[in-house]
Amino acid sequence: MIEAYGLTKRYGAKTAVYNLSFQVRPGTVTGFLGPNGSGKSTTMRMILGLDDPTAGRVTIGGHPYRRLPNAPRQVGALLDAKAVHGGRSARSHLLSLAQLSGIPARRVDEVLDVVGLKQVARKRSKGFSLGMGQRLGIAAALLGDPQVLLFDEPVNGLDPEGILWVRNLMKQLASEGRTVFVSSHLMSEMALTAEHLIVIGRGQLMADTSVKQFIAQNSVGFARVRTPEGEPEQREKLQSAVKEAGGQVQQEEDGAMRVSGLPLPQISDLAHSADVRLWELSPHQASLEEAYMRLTQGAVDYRSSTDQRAGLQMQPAAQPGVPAGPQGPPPVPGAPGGPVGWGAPQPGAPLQGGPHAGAPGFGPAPAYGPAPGAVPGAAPGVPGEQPGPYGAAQAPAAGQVWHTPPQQPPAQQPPQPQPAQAPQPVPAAQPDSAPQPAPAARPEPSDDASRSDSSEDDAR
Ligand SMILES: Nc1ncnc2c1ncn2[C@@H]1O[C@H](COP(=O)(O)OP(=O)(O)OP(=O)(O)O)[C@@H](O)[C@H]1O
Repeated sequence: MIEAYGLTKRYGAKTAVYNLSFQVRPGTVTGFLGPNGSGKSTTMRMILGLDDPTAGRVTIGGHPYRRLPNAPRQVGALLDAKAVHGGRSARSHLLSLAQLSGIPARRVDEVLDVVGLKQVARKRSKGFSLGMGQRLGIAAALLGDPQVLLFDEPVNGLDPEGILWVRNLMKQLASEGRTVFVSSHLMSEMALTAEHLIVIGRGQLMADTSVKQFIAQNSVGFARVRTPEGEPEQREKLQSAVKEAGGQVQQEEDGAMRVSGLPLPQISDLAHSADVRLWELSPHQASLEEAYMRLTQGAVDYRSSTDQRAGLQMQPAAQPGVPAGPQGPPPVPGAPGGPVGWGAPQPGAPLQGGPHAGAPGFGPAPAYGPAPGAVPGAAPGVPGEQPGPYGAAQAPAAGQVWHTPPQQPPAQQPPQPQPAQAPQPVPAAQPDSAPQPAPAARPEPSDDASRSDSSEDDAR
């Protein structure tokens, strides 16, 4: 289990991670999501002891990474697949890692087989494609047969077959009772791979919940309704009845209506009472991507000026000490004055009070409200009224964090975060700092296999 308490990281004036508290439990794949620059890699580096937190702490199995006995056999990680000496073969790279951790050489051949690199095991890695490099990074993570695994963008560059393989691998590792923490920007993939999600925006926790609840909490369910073509009066009658009953109607491009705010049976009854025939009445639920976009759109720092959603971004209300621009505090999606959600029932239509307002919807769960078990408010161990990193007091139950209560409460209270510091706005194009080496990157090997590298052919 990975446990973070009040984890904060500042780089000078830049607050990369602020007061993060979460647990990553064994037995499930936990997805780690957040827009570019939101602090995912920084968090992973702190988990792996590659960066020191400015405040707070993070442990693996109760110990900070650096105090874990024989950490490489307990924790495996893929952070930067490019952190490999290109002149070495895949096999000698892995052998060097194995030697340093007291892992038998036969395990190297096992993991090369597992990741599908057996055929190119003796080729120099500098000729590897992006996907082959990812596979080698995954092999390094698996080397110690660890109980805890962290993967930063593991499917980056993989072909569809490779993506499917990674998905199944993650699930299998979790089903074996391991802790699997994986970041990705591919929402469709996360929806298929992860059961639980931790979502951050601008370094702060935005959601800690199951995928199912996350979608329910951050999306609007709707019904597609179609009345007979060429009979506009039928459509108008139903539209009036739906609006009278409190539903919202949006026209779909293909002539159907998108009805939100009413359960399907009620729409059917309304149609029956109005003597309207239906050609279609079907339920629709937003995808993880839609739900994610809805939650995080206000926390996106880097956005194309041609992105239509740019115009939908919430302009945070002016608050003393809160800088405007990309460093502003994460807004609350759906909050009064907040953004019109992507995937919202209709542009300009009221959002039924936001994600926590519990508007009626179709189906068993409210279409746009807190799902059972979801606890809006602060994360465990996060004091309710901390000053935010942007100098503004944060409302404890303003819907910034959706959290599923942990099964085991943290044994210790988190340390108090340091006084808030308003970060300076940075130019949008500011690059990240120098890349950190992945934990897998190690010094030169001294084994036979590495000596034989010189006679190995280039892969390309
Ligand atoms: N060593 C560093 N020095 C200064 N700033 C840093 C450093 N490392 C990260 N940052 C900044 O911290 C913020 C978080 O970066 P991080 O790489 O953790 O985000 P991320 O969520 O992993 O982004 P992405 O999805 O694009 O990989 C960014 O604004 C980044 O520029």
